[in-house]
Amino acid sequence: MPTVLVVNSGSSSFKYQLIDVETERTLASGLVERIGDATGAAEHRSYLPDAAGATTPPIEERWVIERAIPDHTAGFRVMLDAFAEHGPSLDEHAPIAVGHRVVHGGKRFFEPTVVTDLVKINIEDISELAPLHNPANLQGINAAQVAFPDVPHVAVFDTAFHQTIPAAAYTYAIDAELAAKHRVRRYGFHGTSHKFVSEAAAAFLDRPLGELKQIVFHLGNGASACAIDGGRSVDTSMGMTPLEGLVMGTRSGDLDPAVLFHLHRKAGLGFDELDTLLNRRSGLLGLSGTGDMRDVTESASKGDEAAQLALDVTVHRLRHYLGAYLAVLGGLDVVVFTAGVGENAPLIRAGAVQGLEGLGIILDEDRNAERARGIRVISTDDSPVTVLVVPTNEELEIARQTVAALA
Ligand SMILES: Nc1ncnc2c1ncn2[C@@H]1O[C@H](COP(=O)(O)OP(=O)(O)O)[C@@H](O)[C@H]1O
Ligand SMILES: CC(=O)OP(=O)(O)O
Ligand SMILES: [Mg+2]
Repeated sequence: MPTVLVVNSGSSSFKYQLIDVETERTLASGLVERIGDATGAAEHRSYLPDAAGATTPPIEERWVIERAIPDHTAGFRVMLDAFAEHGPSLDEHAPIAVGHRVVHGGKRFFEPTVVTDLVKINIEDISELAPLHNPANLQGINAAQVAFPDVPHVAVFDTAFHQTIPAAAYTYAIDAELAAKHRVRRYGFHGTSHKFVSEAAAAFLDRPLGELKQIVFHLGNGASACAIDGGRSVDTSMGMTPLEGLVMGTRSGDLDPAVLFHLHRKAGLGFDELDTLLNRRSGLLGLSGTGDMRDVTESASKGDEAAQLALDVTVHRLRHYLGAYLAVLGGLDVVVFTAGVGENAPLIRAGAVQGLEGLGIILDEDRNAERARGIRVISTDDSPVTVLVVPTNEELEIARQTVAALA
């Protein structure tokens, strides 16, 4: 059966999924991490259907590699070993293509794109606009091309879905010439996820996507809000880079740019230090000492004031964007929560939409508190605005777009 291998590479790790093209079923998924450390780690799950077609319980395997995984190429060998040892067989389920998440596509890439040497040069050229992500995405592509030299590789860009944002929303009010020369504007990210969950929401509600005004909150390690009008992105909280907007695990989100001048002049921080401060040492981590939402909510529940403030700032920012996008859209039908925090943290969801009955948003506390899986409604039946939890599946969306790019 033809499959697509989907790869989402970070700087020291990559996640993968093998997806059956016809059934859209995930046959295997995994994670190779701590690339570059003294000892690497890997995790592999196999979900092979049995002879009757039912999916057998996954064969889960997590193991620590007792040796270093020096680079992504070595990481791909670890992945291939896992397939050989635990299945499914890559001969029987050979990938017809490898789909790659690439975070920044700049202005150039707004469609899934078959990777050529020229495409790689262009992705590299945009890397300075997504320094945490694009270089790692490229490393993943290079390593995957070594592991799978005979199939096409397709890049699917986080920025692509936001190409429909109008100039009024993507333009920063700075010197226009300078901005144009250096490609300074809002691009937006997490587009693959915003697209997937907004389409899934419309299908679930059995309403035409073209008629819905939606606000999607993708709340993972990175987090962004998106205003979607009739299936088109019209505004989003991340900007030129994935730093602007919501409070994230280690990223600050919005702040007055003058904070940087001040810290440079008064605290003597150089620009690389400021970059590290805002991208890697801020957000939940900066406020509470941990970047993981599970730890923050647990500490807050035990009375930790710093953790409570981190939650309060996170929720305040969510409400700020909810209100802003309601006005941008000129109405609202659906609010969607997705990704690690959005799917699993009732406290954050409640904080974001509580007390907004006057705006037509009525949360059902019991539904919100339920530890359910899958797509579900968490507003009351008579709430004019429907609030949903929709599990994202960026990998499936990338697999679909990869197949579409080959047609
Ligand atoms: N049960 C939970 N309650 C609160 N937060 C959770 C829960 N499960 C996962 N998360 C949070 O989700 C975040 C990671 O989200 P995820 O979408 O997996 O991120 P990414 O794909 O960007 O790495 C982490 O902050 C993690 O703490
Ligand atoms: C664009 C972005 O922030 O991605 P992630 O959430 O995976 O870090
Ligand atoms: Mg994610």
